Amino acid sequence: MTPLAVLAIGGSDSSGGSGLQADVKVFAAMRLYGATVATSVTAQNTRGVQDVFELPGNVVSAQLSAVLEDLPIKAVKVGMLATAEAAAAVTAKARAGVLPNLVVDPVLEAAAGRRRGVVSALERLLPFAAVATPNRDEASALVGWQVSTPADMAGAAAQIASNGPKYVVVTGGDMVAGDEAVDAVWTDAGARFLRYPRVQTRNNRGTGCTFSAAITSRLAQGDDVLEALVAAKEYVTRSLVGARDWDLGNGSGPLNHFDWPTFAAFSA
Ligand SMILES: Nc1ncnc2c1ncn2[C@@H]1O[C@H](COP(=O)(O)OP(=O)(O)O)[C@@H](O)[C@H]1O
Ligand SMILES: Cc1ncc(COP(=O)(O)OP(=O)(O)O)c(N)n1
Repeated sequence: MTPLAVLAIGGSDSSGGSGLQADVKVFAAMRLYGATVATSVTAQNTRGVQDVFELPGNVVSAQLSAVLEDLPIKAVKVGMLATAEAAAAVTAKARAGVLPNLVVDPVLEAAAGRRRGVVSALERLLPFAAVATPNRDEASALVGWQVSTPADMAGAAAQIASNGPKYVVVTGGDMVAGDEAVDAVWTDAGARFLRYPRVQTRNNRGTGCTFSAAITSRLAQGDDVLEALVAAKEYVTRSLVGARDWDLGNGSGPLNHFDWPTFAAFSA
């Protein structure tokens, strides 16, 4: 049977744990056909990002046109945009109505000096998103104040939603206190929290990419947004459990994207 096709727009991660490489692994694990549009090539490993090589805006536009003119894309995930020009190229396609089920995972890691420009460009893209999934740091940059507690996360999600995306999830993977990994979700019916067991592991590279790519996959498969969020939370948790004993690299190792049906189900 012909698989459903989905698209990831973002940066290449040379170590394969996050970025486009993680996205394509998630799509494959979900039995989807994944296309990619690269905005940048990063030199990174499990210890961190060493360098980012940005692709010019016209190169991003050309890739987008090539994919969208030919493949029947059902859902689109945006990760690292790297430059305002790359963001503008994506926003132009969103405005033209050719990016269905758009999930925006703002990635500001390694944006360094360009952070303000990338944030402004993201603000222009967000109104076209069905779902946005910033972490606490990215949410802080978008709202202009420090997002710390779960209550802050819910408030930030509401503020970001006022700029367009119907659903906003502020993820709290970096909140190490407690036994739970808590995310705040803004829905059209108000705030709610996704609370799942926190997995104790050093192998947590690419959790944000994995979560947002899984949401994208489930939207392509016809889930409504809340169903997709819960399924993605379950998937990222299982992928963390599956890689707990892996020994790849000296830093934060990657997740196990493929053995998730083996690992126990969790309940929200
Ligand atoms: N150690 C962990 N155990 C369970 N869930 C986690 C863990 N780390 C991250 N997550 C979950 O992974 C998803 C991505 O969140 P996060 O790590 O905050 O994103 P990012 O990689 O963008 O910082 C969220 O659902 C978050 O709660
Ligand atoms: C090319 C590229 N894209 C995204 C990231 C960040 O990945 P993310 O999953 O949001 O963050 P971590 O869970 O790895 O902290 C990246 N490093 N490179």
